[in-house]
Amino acid sequence: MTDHQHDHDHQDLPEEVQTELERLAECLGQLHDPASGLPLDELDAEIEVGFEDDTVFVGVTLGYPCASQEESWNTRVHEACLPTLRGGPLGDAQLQFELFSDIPATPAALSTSPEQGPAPLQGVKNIVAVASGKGGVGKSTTAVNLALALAAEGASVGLLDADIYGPSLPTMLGTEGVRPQVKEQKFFVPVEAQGLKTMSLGYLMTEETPAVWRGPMASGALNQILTQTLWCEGADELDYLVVDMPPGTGDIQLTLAQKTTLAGAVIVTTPQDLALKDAIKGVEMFRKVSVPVLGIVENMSLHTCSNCGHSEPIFGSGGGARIAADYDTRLLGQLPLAMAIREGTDCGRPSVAADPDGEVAGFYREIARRAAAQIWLNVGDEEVPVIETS
Ligand SMILES: Nc1ncnc2c1ncn2[C@@H]1O[C@H](COP(=O)(O)OP(=O)(O)OP(=O)(O)O)[C@@H](O)[C@H]1O
Repeated sequence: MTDHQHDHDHQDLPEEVQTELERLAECLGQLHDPASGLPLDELDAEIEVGFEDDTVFVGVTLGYPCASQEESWNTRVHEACLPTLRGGPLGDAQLQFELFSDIPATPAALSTSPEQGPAPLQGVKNIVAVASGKGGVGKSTTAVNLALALAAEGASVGLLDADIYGPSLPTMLGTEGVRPQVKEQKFFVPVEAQGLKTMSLGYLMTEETPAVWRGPMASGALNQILTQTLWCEGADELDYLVVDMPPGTGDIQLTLAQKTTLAGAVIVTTPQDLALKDAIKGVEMFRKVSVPVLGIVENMSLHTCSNCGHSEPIFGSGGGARIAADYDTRLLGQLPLAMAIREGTDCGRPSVAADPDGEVAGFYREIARRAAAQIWLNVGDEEVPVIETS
């Protein structure tokens, strides 16, 4: 998958071939995009068809990273196209397919005018907050794996650990003790880790600072690392900056949501009643400040016994799906309570990095594609709100 596309000019082709290619494009428009659940026709997807040297070329461009999906798209495109072509003027042609990704930016993030909303983050196309109403539900684990999964699907990704109460990103990425470089005595250079550009208050803390940073200073420190980190140098924009938010729905979270233009928020919950109530508070907080909720991630959904393989929903079941339905958002995915997830994050090798083709990485990648597809949908939607600062 690349960002470059074929440039097919239909004008030189015989009319019957042009008609056939148009028929093919119509048929491709009905294909469903699994990440958004919508047909290509209803998305801002680009469909290209061309014919050259006895070969029909089909290109589909989606607005989210989807590198791992090229093979399954290839199969589906062949299944859809070959019967359509059969018996027609291009019935004997070869079929060649390519999947492209062109990730748009959340509009206000590009704005430079202070009147249009909060200040943009230079060189960051989309900022995604990962939040939870309550601590300990696996928000940081989700944020790190979501960032790695977006990168594995082909995006350029940054990760900001805004969890002032207990920055865990350095432990999860194996970057403990690393200090970011400072440029022009003003900017932090993000720490490169496992293919991500990362920044954490943890990189700046000393033995004494955690206590000092409670209260208003924490919010100030957070704003500073958000705006004074060189997320992009030159033309290499970040497609996504994933922000691991502090747990809860207090002032710090609210300020952060208002300080910058968020593309959306992913809410992490466990199926427990209490966590679900807190997750609802999280959804409501983002709604209040007009930040789109991209969906819910239900963590620790099922426990699979490592001895006998038996699975059971020890924290209850169906909660994430219920909130998603009640609050008109999506259940992006469910993660099992798995020893491998805990061991990986606690030793600097999160699941998506440790076992990129494993089942758990597959869950995170699907969540990543769905969340990113939702951002793409929102960008195309004229009702995408500009966050109010008052
Ligand atoms: N699906 C899972 N299966 C097993 N362990 C998990 C899972 N998700 C998270 N954990 C473990 O649970 C603990 C808490 O996770 P994490 O730090 O991500 O939660 P959090 O919501 O960010 O917490 P905090 O509010 O303290 O920041 C970690 O030890 C992590 O490895």
